[in-house]
Amino acid sequence: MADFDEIPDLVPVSSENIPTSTQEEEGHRKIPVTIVTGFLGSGKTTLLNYILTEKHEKKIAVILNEFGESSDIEKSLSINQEGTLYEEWLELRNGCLCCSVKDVGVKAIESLMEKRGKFDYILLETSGLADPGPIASMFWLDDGLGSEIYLDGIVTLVDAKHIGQYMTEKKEDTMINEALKQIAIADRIVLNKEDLLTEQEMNDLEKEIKTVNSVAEILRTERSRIPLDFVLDIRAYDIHAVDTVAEQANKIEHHGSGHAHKLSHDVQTVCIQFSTQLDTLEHFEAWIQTLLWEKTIPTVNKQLVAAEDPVIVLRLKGIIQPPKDRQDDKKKRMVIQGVQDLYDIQEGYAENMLDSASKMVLIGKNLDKHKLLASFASCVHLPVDCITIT
Ligand SMILES: Nc1nc2c(ncn2[C@@H]2O[C@H](COP(=O)(O)OP(=O)(O)OP(=O)(O)O)[C@@H](O)[C@H]2O)c(=O)[nH]1
Repeated sequence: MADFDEIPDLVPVSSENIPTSTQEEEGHRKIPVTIVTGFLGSGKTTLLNYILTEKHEKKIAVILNEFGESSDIEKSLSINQEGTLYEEWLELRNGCLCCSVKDVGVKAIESLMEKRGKFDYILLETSGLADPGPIASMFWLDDGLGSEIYLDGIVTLVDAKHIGQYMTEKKEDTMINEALKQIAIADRIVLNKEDLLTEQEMNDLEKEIKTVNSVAEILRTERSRIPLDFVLDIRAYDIHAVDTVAEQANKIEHHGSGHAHKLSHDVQTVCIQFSTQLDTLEHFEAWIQTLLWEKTIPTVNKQLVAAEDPVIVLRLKGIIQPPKDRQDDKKKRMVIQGVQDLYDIQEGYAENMLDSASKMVLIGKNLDKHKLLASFASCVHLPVDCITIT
């Protein structure tokens, strides 16, 4: 698996240099992609085979992570078209989609669609040991760069029996192990193999998973039997789904980080809410950039910061009330999305949001709530008492 830094052309983006992301541009239909990830043996293949053999109306392409026997630069791609299964090969230069330069992977899928006709949906399995962050970034950014496909969401499968052990595994070369990364970045989580645990054990596990990621929807399954819509049309990166992001932020108040970790890891979800409108986006963006790129909780006077464990943000999403100079419609909101070092702020519209407070969810490590509160208030110039961190 390539490290984030090894993937060429991936530069941190801001609102200035990423074009608008929409599924419909000039009447052109883009194809949603769900990334299906999960630690070894969690049931990804079982899930995708189940989807491939079920009859449904959509033409779904499933890209499995198995290498072809004839060549290790080909990747198996199965297409279920109204219940009939077709097999294709996807040619990649170095065999692994996660490690391919972004254009190669995306272009291979596009040229296959030219040959086979457009799919309605693509499900992409990543390797069991993969960090889904870089591959998510690849699809997310390519959407902005005019590609035929866009990232709809990330589904993480969890082997309920073994995940506790995987989550606490310490690795020398990484601060957060892959099992935790996969849970942290998920928009939806499938707690699979529920037959192997008691009801009480499943309840405890679910609570533990929610301390890591308090916003992802969770579904318990046996043999990965999910309703299809759990993995389709997630709209996790859709700027028009403003109300969905707001709902997710609200969830944290109910079952968020209040539950103490039983397992020893420090990945958690933190929600920052503030009711006062920002004067400008500039200080807000500068704060985000320091957090994401310098991996430190910003202070107004940086000289005062002692060396500390780096802050790691794996996933970031939020709805921000636009600053005064940009609020020309009361439904307008700024939508912020981030995956690891990348983030993006765009304008969106809230149809159903009654609450005008700004909400931002951060999932990561070393996110000290007290420090974040003081830092955010001073750097963004907001009174401390209008900010809540849960
Ligand atoms: N008991 C039980 N076994 C399951 C369940 N789901 C899958 N399995 C078994 O678990 C094993 C791994 O399932 P796979 O679907 O191959 O998992 P995977 O995530 O694709 O695994 P990798 O390819 O190693 O990443 C297989 O032997 C499955 O039959 C379940 O709900 N309960």
